[in-house]
Amino acid sequence: MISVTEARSRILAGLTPTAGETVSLMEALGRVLAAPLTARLSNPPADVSAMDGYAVRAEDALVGARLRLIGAAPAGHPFPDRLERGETVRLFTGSVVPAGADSILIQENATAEGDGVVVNEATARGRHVRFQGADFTAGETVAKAGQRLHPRLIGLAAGAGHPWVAVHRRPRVVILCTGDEIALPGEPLPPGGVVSSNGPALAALVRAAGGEPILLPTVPDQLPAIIAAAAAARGADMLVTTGGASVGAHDLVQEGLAAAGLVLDFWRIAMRPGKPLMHGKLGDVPMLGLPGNPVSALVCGILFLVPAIERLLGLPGDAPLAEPVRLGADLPANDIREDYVRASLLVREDGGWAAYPYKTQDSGQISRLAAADALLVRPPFAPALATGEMVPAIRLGPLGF
Ligand SMILES: Nc1nc2c(c(=O)[nH]1)N[C@H]1C(S)=C(S)[C@@H](COP(=O)(O)OP(=O)(O)OC[C@H]3O[C@@H](n4cnc5c(N)ncnc54)[C@H](O)[C@@H]3O)O[C@H]1N2
Ligand code: MOO
Repeated sequence: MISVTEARSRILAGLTPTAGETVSLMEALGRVLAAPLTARLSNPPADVSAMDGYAVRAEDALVGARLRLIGAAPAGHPFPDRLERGETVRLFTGSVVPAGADSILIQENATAEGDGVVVNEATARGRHVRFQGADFTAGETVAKAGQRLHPRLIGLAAGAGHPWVAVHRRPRVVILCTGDEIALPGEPLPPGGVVSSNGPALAALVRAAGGEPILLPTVPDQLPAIIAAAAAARGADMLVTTGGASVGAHDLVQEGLAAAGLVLDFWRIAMRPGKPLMHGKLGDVPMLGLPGNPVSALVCGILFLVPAIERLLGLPGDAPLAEPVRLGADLPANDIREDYVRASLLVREDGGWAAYPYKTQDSGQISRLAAADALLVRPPFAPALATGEMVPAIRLGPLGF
C-alpha cells in the first residue's frame, strides 16, 4: 500500500491544465487566469484628491494666507485651466488635481470668504494627493496566470480595464456510480437498496472545486455495463467512479475498466477511510476510483479529487492545509493507515477552539461527515494524544466543502 502523499503526487503527475477560454469578468468568479493580466490604464488614471478641500500650491498655503478661489472641480469634472500663484480651486474626494497645484488643503483647515479662502493650517507638497499610477501603472502585470479570481482580484481586473479575462476551461469530470443496490434520491427504494448520496455529493464537490460534473446513469455490478459506461468518459478531463473498488466478488470496476483499456497505476493506499482507492488511465482520460462507502468517497474526494481538479485548472493542487488545533478529547495511537478523523471544532470556555473527534468513525455515516468541521490528520503509527495536546486538522468550512 502506498502513502497518501505518494498517491496524490502520482495522481497529479499525470495532469496538465485545460486550455484557456475567454469569459466576461462578471462570470469569472472562482475561475483561474490562463494568462497574466496587464493593466490597460494606470490607477489612479490622473492625480486626484484624497480629501474634500482645495487644490493649492503648498508654498502659497501658509497660515493666514488668503487664496483667490477661481473655480470648483467636482469628481468627474476636471478644472480646464492651470492654477497660478495665489490661486485655489474647490475640490472633492476623487477630483482631478488641476495643473499647477501640488497639494490639497482640507476644508477643515480653511475658511471660505466670498471669492477667497483663508488658510488656517499649512499643508505640505503632495499632501492628500493620490498620484497617477501610485496603485499600478499602464502596462504593469497586476495578476499572474494561475491565480484564482476572488472578488478582490475581480475588482483589480476591472480597475485595470478588463471586461473579459482568459481563464482555464472548467475540467469536465465524469462521475460513475456503481452498484446493484444504488437508487436515485427520491426513487422508491427496492429491497436491499441504498440511495446514491455519492453521486450528488461528488458532483457538488467537483463544482465547488471549479470543475464541470457530468453524472452518468448508475451502472449495476455487471462487467458489460461497466465496459459500456467507460465509453462515456471519452473526451472528459477525468473519470471518477465510486463503489466496486474493494475485494468482493461483485467489486468489478477495476476488471470492467481494464477490459475497456484501463492502465492501472495503483490500487489500495495506506489511508482510512479510503483504502481501496484506485488510479489509472483509460485511454487519455485519467481515472480515479473512489470507494463506495460515502465517507470514504468524500474524504478521498477532498484529498485527491479536489487537488486533481485544481491541477487541471492550472493551480498547484496542494494537499488541503492542516493546521494544529487543541484536542478536546483523547485520541488513541494509530495503526499503519493514515487516519482522517471526523471531528467538531467547538469554542472552549477560555475562548480558544478545541477539536472533539466523533466516537463513531464508521465510513457509512453521512450525518457525521456532514456535521464535521474538521478532519484530524493521524499519520501512520502516530502515538496516542491526550486532551489538550495539538493535532493537525483540515478545517472543512474555509475550504467550502
Ligand atoms: N474483505 C474486505 N472487505 C472490505 C475491505 C477489505 O479490505 N476487505 N475494504 C473495506 C473498505 S475499507 C471499503 S472503503 C469498502 C469499499 O468498498 P467498495 O469500493 O467496493 O464499495 P461497495 O462495496 O460498492 O460499497 C460500499 C458501501 O457503500 C455503499 N455505496 C456504494 N455506492 C454508493 C453511492 N453511490 N451512494 C451511497 N452509498 C454507496 C454501498 O451500498 C456499500 O454499503 O469495502 C470494505 N470491504
Ligand atoms: O477505507 Mo474504508 O474507506 O475504511 O471505509
